[in-house]
Amino acid sequence: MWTLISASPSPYARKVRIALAEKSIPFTLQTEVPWDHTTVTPQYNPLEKLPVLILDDGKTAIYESYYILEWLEAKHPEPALLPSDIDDRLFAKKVEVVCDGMCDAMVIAFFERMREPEKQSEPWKARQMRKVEGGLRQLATWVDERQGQYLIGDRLTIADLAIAAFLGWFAIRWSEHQWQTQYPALKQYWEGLEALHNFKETRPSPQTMKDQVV
Ligand SMILES: N[C@@H](CCC(=O)N[C@@H](CS(=O)(=O)O)C(=O)NCC(=O)O)C(=O)O
Repeated sequence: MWTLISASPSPYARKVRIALAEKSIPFTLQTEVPWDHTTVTPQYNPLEKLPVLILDDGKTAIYESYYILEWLEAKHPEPALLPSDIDDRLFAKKVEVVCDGMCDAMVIAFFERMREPEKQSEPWKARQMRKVEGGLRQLATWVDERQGQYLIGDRLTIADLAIAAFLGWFAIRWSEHQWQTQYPALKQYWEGLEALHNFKETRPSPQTMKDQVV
């Protein structure tokens, strides 16, 4: 059976967990803290990041969430998580680019805030938060243009996985942000996704880091 190395708050890993569940692929969930020296991620991924999908041989590792999803669509195409229309397909990937980029910015800002106050760079933090604010504006615009429950067409795609993964994590990582008031339609769309079974089963939760990271 495959193993997915994941972390309880990881928005990147959540995309893969939902995709595996949607495709009814059984897997063992191995939850780690990738920031602690106890993590096994370096044994499988030279970039030392999770998620990592480890195949039946216990050695072959697929890593980088967008690549894992691409790999899954190629190897296990049904049910498809990408639209058949090429422009919709490319749009779904563009949405994932924005959501993953917002996650990346939040991770950078999160660790910047872990430094002693006098070592924190305000311009650097502001730059990361601008990416999140710009990304939220863009997601809200796209969501306002959708027709139904899903962002693209009438079925779940990786665009929905990526948006819910970012917003679900952002809601716990930065709970005081007022995006749900600022963008009510985005909140309603997100809540509709979070009510789906495989989203309910993969809700993010905080983790405790033991080692100093920065
Ligand atoms: N672009 C990567 C990002 C993955 C990532 O940053 N994972 C974090 C954990 S989490 O932020 O998703 O919880 C990690 O392993 N970080 C360890 C490290 O960067 O050394 C992906 O999409 O898979």
